Amino acid sequence: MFRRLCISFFLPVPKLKSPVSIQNPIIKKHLRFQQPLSLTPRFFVSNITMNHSHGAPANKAELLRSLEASLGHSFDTNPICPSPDPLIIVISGPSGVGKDAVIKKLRESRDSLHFVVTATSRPMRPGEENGKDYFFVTKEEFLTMVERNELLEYALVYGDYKGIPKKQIREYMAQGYDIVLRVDIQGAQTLRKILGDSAVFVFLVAESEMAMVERLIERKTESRDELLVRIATAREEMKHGKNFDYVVVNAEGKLENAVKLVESIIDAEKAKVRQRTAVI
Ligand SMILES: Nc1ncnc2c1ncn2[C@@H]1O[C@H](COP(=O)(O)OP(=O)(O)OP(=O)(O)O)[C@@H](O)[C@H]1O
Repeated sequence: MFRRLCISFFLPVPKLKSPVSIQNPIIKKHLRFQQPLSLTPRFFVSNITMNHSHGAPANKAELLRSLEASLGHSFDTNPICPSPDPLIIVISGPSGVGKDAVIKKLRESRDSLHFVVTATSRPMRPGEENGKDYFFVTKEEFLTMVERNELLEYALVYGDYKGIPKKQIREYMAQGYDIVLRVDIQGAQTLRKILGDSAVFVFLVAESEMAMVERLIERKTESRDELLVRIATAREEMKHGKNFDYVVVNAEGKLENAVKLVESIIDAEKAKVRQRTAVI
């Protein structure tokens, strides 16, 4: 019912040239909720004083009341469209494309987003904060969460478990937040199977393989051998781009553009008539 209301709101309403032709099917359709039409519809009869120089009413409030009286009901002040559903945004891409960098900027610019904190069984590194970077749990605690079906998705990454707690997503969605999940490509594939089209999947890429490798080198967090593994993995991962909804190029020195594009994707998704509705 509401969708019909929204759609009809956006339909072009034909300009009525008096006198009204009730033979015109388009006019008939658009006036189907009005009073039965007579050749001289009631709302054409007005005793409101008009400003003759501009054809505008002398008194807006008075004209509103008169229109309401003619239509037989008052105008609705409720929002035409309800608030959009909370959205789940999955951001993924090969290692070193800039997922963390994009998310860091998004965090600064949008406070309507909740960035899910992953649970991990890996030990805390210096400078990391429990509950901010990860939820650090023991392997036993992690496996208990798995048993209790508390994780949306989990994986064993280089000997450590990583998983997405469902409770956190539910709590923030209930408060109206949009949810951002940052996962590797395998994680995105698993989430696609679980969430289908109910979430939006964004594939982040560098402008070229060279740019991506240079970025990884400059980051100085991997050894030469680790770099070789990451590059080989990235080559495989690039083939999965077609399973995503959007691809965003994070070009060298153009981080802001990539962030803006992700923001536009979120805005466009929120304005969709047919919303994605994720149930966790
Ligand atoms: N548009 C850009 N231009 C230049 N440098 C960038 C850009 N985007 C990210 N970087 C830099 O590239 C490096 C890799 O980025 P980041 O750590 O965000 O990648 P990632 O995709 O999260 O990697 P991983 O999956 O391995 O954690 C970082 O040093 C980051 O500051």
